[in-house]
Amino acid sequence: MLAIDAKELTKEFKVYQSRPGLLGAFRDLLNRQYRTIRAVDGINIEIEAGEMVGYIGENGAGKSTTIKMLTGILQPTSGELKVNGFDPHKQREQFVKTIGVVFGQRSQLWWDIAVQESFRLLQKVYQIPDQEYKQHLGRMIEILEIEKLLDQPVRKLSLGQRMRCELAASLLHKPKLLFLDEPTIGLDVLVKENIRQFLREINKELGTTILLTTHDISDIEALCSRVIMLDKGKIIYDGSLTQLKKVWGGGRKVLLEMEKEISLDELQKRTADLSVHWESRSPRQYIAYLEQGDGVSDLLSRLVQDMPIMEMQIEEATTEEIVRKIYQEGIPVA
Ligand SMILES: Nc1ncnc2c1ncn2[C@@H]1O[C@H](COP(=O)(O)OP(=O)(O)OP(=O)(O)O)[C@@H](O)[C@H]1O
Repeated sequence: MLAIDAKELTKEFKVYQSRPGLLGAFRDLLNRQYRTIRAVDGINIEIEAGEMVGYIGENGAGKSTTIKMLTGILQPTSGELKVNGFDPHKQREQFVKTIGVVFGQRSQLWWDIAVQESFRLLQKVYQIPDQEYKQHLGRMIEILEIEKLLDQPVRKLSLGQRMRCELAASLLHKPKLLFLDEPTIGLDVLVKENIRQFLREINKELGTTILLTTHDISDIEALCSRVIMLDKGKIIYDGSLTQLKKVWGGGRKVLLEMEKEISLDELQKRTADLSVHWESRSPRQYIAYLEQGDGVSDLLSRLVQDMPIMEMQIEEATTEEIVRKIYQEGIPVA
């Protein structure tokens, strides 16, 4: 079954446009002008139950607007949408019982009461039977290591402690689908890894579908085999991370350290017949970015004979770099 099935999903916002100057302000009073922003522009998304998918894009690409439609907060302007088999906006009451949501910046826990009291309130909201609640919560307390936090008010928790409690709260009712928005923002490496491990476990054990929105590509690398990339409201890539790297990874990066100073000009002259871009870190340190196709051996054959190379390091482009390049160049992937 499809957890998310969106066809030609579109959301437009009508925004008020003000005219400049005093006369403009006066005119605005009499006759307001509006313009339409197409935040999400006819996207098609199909996500199978049990998948873990990363949803990425630059600021303002339309990610939050999509998530708001998928969670029923916003009604789409047009298109068809079924999430867990429901129309999220029209069948909201039944629908929300089937999803969990964690927004890194916002809390779903009550600030001044103890964590366990928040959990109990959520148990009532979702009408979870006592036995099931105890068993499931017990398991999450164990994996997320939040036992000692249960009697603390949320406002006293550190960000990492709060995030672990947020995750437990969002999963108390065993939702089939979990929306995560920047779940590891501001967390240290160890806590990040614990949270990732936890997400992998619930995905495996409970088959929970996860849609992860983040600017942290390492989260996507650690968790998702599939990534959907949005740009100006349109999907520009939907596929595996491996394929993304293959198509967009480009060539390799070669770091060279020379025994003595060499000019950038000299290096460029020697390798003029190759698709290589040189960057200078210092007169003795250079980085050669090779386009796909040209090999490291081609590059070295132009240099090794009489260049005083002291050290050399070959690196693949990281996913982070690839994604940044796609954002910057804005080239849609075929
Ligand atoms: N309520 C609204 N009214 C008018 N315009 C809006 C509204 N919400 C979003 N927009 C506009 O829609 C576009 C997409 O915004 P959205 O918040 O979905 O992007 P995003 O990808 O989530 O960005 P970020 O990574 O910064 O959170 C932006 O141009 C934004 O200004």
